[in-house]
Amino acid sequence: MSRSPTFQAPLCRYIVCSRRATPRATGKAQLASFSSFKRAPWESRISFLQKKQRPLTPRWKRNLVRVTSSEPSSETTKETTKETPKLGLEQKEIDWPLLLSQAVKVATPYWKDPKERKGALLRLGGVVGLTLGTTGVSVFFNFLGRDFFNSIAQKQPEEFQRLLVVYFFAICAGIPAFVLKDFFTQRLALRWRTWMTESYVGKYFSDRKFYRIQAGSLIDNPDQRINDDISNFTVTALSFALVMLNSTIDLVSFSGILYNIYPPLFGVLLAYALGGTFLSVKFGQRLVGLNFEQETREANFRYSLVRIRENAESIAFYGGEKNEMQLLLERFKATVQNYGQLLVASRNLDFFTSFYRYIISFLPAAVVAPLFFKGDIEFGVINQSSSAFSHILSDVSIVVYQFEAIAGFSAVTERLYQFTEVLEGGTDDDEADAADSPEAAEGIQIASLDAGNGNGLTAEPLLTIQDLSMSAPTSGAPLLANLTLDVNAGQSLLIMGPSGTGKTSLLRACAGLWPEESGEGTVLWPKLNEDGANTQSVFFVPQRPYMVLGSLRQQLLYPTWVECTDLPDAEQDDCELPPSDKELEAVMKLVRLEGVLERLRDGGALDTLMDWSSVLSLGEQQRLAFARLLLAKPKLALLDESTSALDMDNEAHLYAQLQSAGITFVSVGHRSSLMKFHQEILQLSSVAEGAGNNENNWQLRPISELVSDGS
Ligand SMILES: Nc1ncnc2c1ncn2[C@@H]1O[C@H](COP(=O)(O)OP(=O)(O)OP(=O)(O)O)[C@@H](O)[C@H]1O
Repeated sequence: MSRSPTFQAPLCRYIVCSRRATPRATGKAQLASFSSFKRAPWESRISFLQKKQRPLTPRWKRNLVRVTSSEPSSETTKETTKETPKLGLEQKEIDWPLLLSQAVKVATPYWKDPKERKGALLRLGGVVGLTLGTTGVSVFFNFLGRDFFNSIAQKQPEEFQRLLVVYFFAICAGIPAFVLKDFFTQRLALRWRTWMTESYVGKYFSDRKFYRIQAGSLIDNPDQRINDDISNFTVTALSFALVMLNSTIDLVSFSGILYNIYPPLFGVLLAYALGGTFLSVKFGQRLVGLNFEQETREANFRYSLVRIRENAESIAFYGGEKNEMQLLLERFKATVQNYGQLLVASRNLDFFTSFYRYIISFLPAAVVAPLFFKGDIEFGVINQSSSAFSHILSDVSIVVYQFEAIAGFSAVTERLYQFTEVLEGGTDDDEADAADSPEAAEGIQIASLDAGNGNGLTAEPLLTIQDLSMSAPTSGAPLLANLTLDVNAGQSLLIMGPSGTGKTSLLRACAGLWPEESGEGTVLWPKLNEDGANTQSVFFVPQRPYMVLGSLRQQLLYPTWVECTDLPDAEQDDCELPPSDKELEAVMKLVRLEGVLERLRDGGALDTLMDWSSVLSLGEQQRLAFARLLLAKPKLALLDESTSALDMDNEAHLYAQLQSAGITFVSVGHRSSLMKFHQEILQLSSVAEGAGNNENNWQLRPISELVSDGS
């Protein structure tokens, strides 16, 4: 009977079968070994970041000074001039202690969670009990088989018939133990996966990590890690742990049997298993890097397909099919090329493991048969020793039989470990160090502006910017110098300037989305929520309207729509009822989208599910964004060219709606027609055009002054 079906199946799935993931192509090869990167000397790490044009934290900057002020070591020179090998990851080997420590780091939070711990340990206990049961059943079958074959050899028909009946009932009683063991193991793995997925998703969305990971290219394919890697990790880790347990118990149970039959057979077995393990590690080494690389290439290919689907219209307008096909097939070829190498490496290992596996079908019989010929043992003992031999051999040959699986598991574990490190960013000693340093106050500070107008101004300030300077993250080119301004209630501000002068970047800085290394100064909001962004009284409308996957109702209520029933009991009382259908329809009319409602009238209108970014025109999407804004009723709205796709009449209509709703706004835009809706204008010029790098490249004026100037 197969002893580890659950272990084989999931592992096979991510080694051989294609992956389902949505990746990004990044500097994957260089970031392949995050842990070895962290252990590398400062020189190498800094030169790596510089090559990647990554921002440096204060501690890294200090070390940069230390490194660059000394003679470059030969190692540094080697590091900076070395080219990344094309398939460098092939050279990876399994670092067993590292694999173990990474697996423990990824696995333990679930088992330590106070809410889950008791139930999880109880379930694990049940599964362990069933595993012990299956071992007991195997031992029983071992003895039964011996007696069964003895009855045949000794021509005892009554005993043979009796044992046949026993065999039948033993199978009926034993099989449920095997089936239930697999069932409950998978159930436990599913609960573990659910917990881990919720935990990773929670961290992914906390502190806007999803944005930072994307904007800073911190790791590739977080989607694949959340979806495939967690699933593979939980199933495999659990199955692997149970196989280890099973093997240990089997080993103890069957070693006694085998040793009692013929001690030298036990010695043959040990020598055979040790030699086999050593050779399979040698033959299978290449699989580790190839598996890791395969994960990435499959994911890259899938991402290309997703991008084509998302950008179908633009590609069709450009007539870019040929280019797209070429790019797609290039990625596919890269996948196939690596897969070909993976198959060759698997084939070589399979040659060895097949020999290894088949030789045991006659090896024990070859050793003990002479004893039978001499009349020292009964015929059934030959069968019993073969059975015990193969049991023990599979116990001590986990590395031989499962090398491919372990190689795949190692790739998945390392990917999840990297992800954990990035999501728990603060655990890195560098960051902790940076936070303690006097330079930690650098960057753009987002803070709370005391209510009650503590700064002495007469009007209520909704936004205060103090001494804000910014530079482009990768090139370091200065964008903005020493900007200071207040936006008071009812005093809307228009930001204008040539393309690329930093208008959108300024809004990003206000929203806390700008990398702290690329700017300094202070942004003050009246009241902060937990995330540091003031989403309660401020509403951002980005340049590209974002259409969420969902119904029209969910579009309108994004991002505040939440089902009260989904909230914890304690929060349900405070959960605000969503606006009624009438209110939603009224807002649709206000933004002149009643036509869309009419078109959908037969299909349930507000609850219609569609791919809204394809169905609505760009201008309609922008109007929908204004409907969201009117429903959210913030005190201040930050609008980034949010009427760029609209005609002037609709633009004027939407701004009038904002004004009559009493919403103050900061708009970024190029059209002079926008001026009449604002009281002040901030004009940006590129730093090169203005004065020096440290001098102001901005001008803040009342619009009325500009109009009277005639400029
Ligand atoms: N994450 C980033 N990494 C590197 N450079 C960036 C990043 N974000 C912005 N920049 C650069 O900063 C400059 C300002 O960009 P920004 O989008 O703020 O310009 P803008 O004034 O809004 O332009 P437009 O009017 O064309 O929308 C550009 O040169 C841009 O390439």
